[in-house]
Amino acid sequence: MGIVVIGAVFVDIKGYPLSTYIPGGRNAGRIEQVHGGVSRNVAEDIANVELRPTFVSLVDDTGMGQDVIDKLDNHKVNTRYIQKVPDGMGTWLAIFDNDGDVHAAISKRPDTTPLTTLLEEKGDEIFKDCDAIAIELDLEKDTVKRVLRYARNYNKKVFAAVSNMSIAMERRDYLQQIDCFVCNQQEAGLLFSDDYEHLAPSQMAQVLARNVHSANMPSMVVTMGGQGAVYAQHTGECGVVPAKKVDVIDTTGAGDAFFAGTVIGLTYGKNLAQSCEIGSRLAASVICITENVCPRFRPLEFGLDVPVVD
Ligand SMILES: Nc1ncnc2c1ncn2[C@@H]1O[C@H](COP(=O)(O)OP(=O)(O)OP(=O)(O)O)[C@@H](O)[C@H]1O
Ligand SMILES: O=c1[nH]cc([C@@H]2O[C@H](CO)[C@@H](O)[C@H]2O)c(=O)[nH]1
Repeated sequence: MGIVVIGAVFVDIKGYPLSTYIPGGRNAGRIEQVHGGVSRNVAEDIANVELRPTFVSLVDDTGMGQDVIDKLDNHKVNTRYIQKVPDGMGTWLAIFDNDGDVHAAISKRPDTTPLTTLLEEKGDEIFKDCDAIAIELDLEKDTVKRVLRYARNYNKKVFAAVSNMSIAMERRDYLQQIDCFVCNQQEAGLLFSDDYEHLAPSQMAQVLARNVHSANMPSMVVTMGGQGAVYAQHTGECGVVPAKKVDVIDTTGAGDAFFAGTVIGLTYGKNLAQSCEIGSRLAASVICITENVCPRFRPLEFGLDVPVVD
């Protein structure tokens, strides 16, 4: 079954200015529409490392919904558990500045409640033989609760990312049951009610180790954009993973790719530091392109010990 990824699909509408970006201005530019959503991106990233994930999700009951399924099928994602429902997909409208960073964005979120019923009906067959589970923490509380119950029953590792930290805050009690939680520096600040923006990576690693210990979490990774990422384990072990030097075109999906790489490593035999290194390589590969997901890699490039199926 590979890694099971659970979460939402978005369509991203991304605008890039052709010359100097003027906030409030008309900004002649280029507009692209691509398939997005943190979990969808993560599923495609994992598939692009030839690891055949299963994506449990929803799409619109329209041609566009079918397009999302077809593209994932082409990338060899198992799409058997993607349901077509009205308002199944979200829309992310984002404006980029000249540095390839998001200047402003609005997220129209989908109705993800049907996921709970889907899991209730198909959970056993989905999770029984999976290699690990990756979820978006800001899904419906009932969905998260159900996933964690299956994970306990079948003794599977669970990893979590976040797409909306304000919503995820209401799920913070679940973090103790999540083997590794990955978020960015600003989101970590919200989670631990602290301002981390001024901290250098080495200080951040120490602070994170203390926070992870007192929150009784198994482990956590905080990404810090161009400064790389830091990780910490409940045992107190912590460290810094520097970013790769690359030209930034569009950072969308960098965090998702980092998460995908970390999940891949932790699922297929690597320790946390090594897994973050895989995350860092995948993230770097996404930043230099306008796509939301990484290009194709082979598991051997990361020293992963997994059988490659044709
Ligand atoms: N300018 C950069 N140069 C090199 N690597 C970068 C750069 N920005 C981000 N990265 C890599 O991507 C990882 C994730 O980036 P970031 O912390 O910005 O996540 P994020 O805020 O979740 O990103 P996004 O929302 O854009 O996907 C970083 O830990 C780093 O490895
Ligand atoms: O609420 C949300 N807004 C935006 C996203 C997605 O984040 C992706 C970038 O990390 C992007 O593809 C967008 O669709 C999401 O999943 N949820």
